[in-house]
Amino acid sequence: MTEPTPIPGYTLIRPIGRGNTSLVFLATDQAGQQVALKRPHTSTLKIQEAAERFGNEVRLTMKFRHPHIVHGYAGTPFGPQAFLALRYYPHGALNEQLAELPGGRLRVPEALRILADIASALAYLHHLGAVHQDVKTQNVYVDQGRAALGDLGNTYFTAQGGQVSGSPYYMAPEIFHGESSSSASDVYSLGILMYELLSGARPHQGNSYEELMVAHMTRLPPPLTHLNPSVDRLVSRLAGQALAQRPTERPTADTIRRALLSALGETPEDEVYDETARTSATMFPTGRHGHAPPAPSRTTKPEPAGRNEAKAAPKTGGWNPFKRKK
Ligand SMILES: Nc1ncnc2c1ncn2[C@@H]1O[C@H](COP(=O)(O)OP(=O)(O)OP(=O)(O)O)[C@@H](O)[C@H]1O
Repeated sequence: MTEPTPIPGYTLIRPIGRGNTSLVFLATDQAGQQVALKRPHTSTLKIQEAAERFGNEVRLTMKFRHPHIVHGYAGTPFGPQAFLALRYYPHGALNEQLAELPGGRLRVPEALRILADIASALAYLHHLGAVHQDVKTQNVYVDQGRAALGDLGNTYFTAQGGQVSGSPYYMAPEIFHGESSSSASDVYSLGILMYELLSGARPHQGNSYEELMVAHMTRLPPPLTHLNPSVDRLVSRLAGQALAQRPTERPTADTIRRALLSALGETPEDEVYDETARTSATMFPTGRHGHAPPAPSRTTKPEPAGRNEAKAAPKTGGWNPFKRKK
C-alpha cells in the first residue's frame, strides 16, 4: 500500500479498510481524537467521474447533520490532498460485523434498532429531497448497538438530478429498468436490509447481474414472519410492501421507522430536522437537471457478501455534481 501525501493536522495510525474509491486509515486529529481518514486512491483522482463521486461524498457528508448519518469532521473534496475525516467505528461496517457473528444473524431487538436508525437516516434524507442510492450492510456502521448510514458518494438531490446507481443485491426493479432512483427505491433497499437482518439472508440470490435482475423483478419473498416467527407482524408486512414492484405501493421510510420503534416497545415521535442542508443544497447543486438517468451498466458476477460489491453505475462522462444547469 503506497503511503499517501500527509494531511496537515492528522497522524496516520494504520490502514483499516479499502473500497473501490478510497483507502481508509485510523488516524488522530490535532486534539488526539481518533478518526477514520478516507483518502481517494490515486486512480480515483485520475478518473473524472470517480473523483467527482468522492467530492460529492465529502460535500454531502459535511452538509448533512443527523445522528444516524456517519458524522464528517472535516474534508477536502478535490485534488491531491482530498480527504474526508469521519467518525471512527472500531468494529467496521455492518457486513464485517455480521461475518463474525455465529450464524451471521443478529438478535431481533438488535436488528430492529439498527433498522430503525437507518430508516430514520433515510427519512431525513428524503425529507430534504435527497436519495442515498446505496443502502446496504457495507454502508451501515454500528457502535454500541446504534447505527449510522455512510457513503454518500452516490447521494443526490432529486430536484437537481443525479446519476442512477445501486448495488444489484439491493436495487429496486425500476432501477434495473433504467428508471430514475427515488425515495421509494431507497425504501426498496431498506426492505432488502430488513429481510437480511431479520431473517439472516438477503431475499434474492444470484450468480450474475442478470439472475439478480430476474429475481428482483419476478420473485416475491415469503413474509418475514414465515422466515422468523419472532418478527412483529406489522414490521413483516411493511418489509413485504417495501419490496413492492411499483414504487408508489411502497411505504415511506418514516412509516417503517415508526413500525420498527413500536416493535421495540417504544412510542415513535415526530423527528425534527435541521434544515440547513436543504438550504446549502441550493447553493451547491449536485447534478444535472431533469434528465432521466441512463440504464445502469451491467456487472457479470456480483460478490456474494463482499464489501466491494460491483455497483451498477453507468459509464458516462457527463455528470458533474457541482456544475449548475446551463
Ligand atoms: N467511519 C469508519 N469507521 C471505521 N471503518 C471505516 C469507516 N469508513 C470506512 N471504514 C472501513 O473502510 C472500508 C472501505 O470504506 P468504504 O467502503 O466507504 O470505501 P469506498 O472506497 O468509499 O467505498 P466504495 O467501494 O463503495 O467506493 C469499509 O469497508 C470499512 O472497513
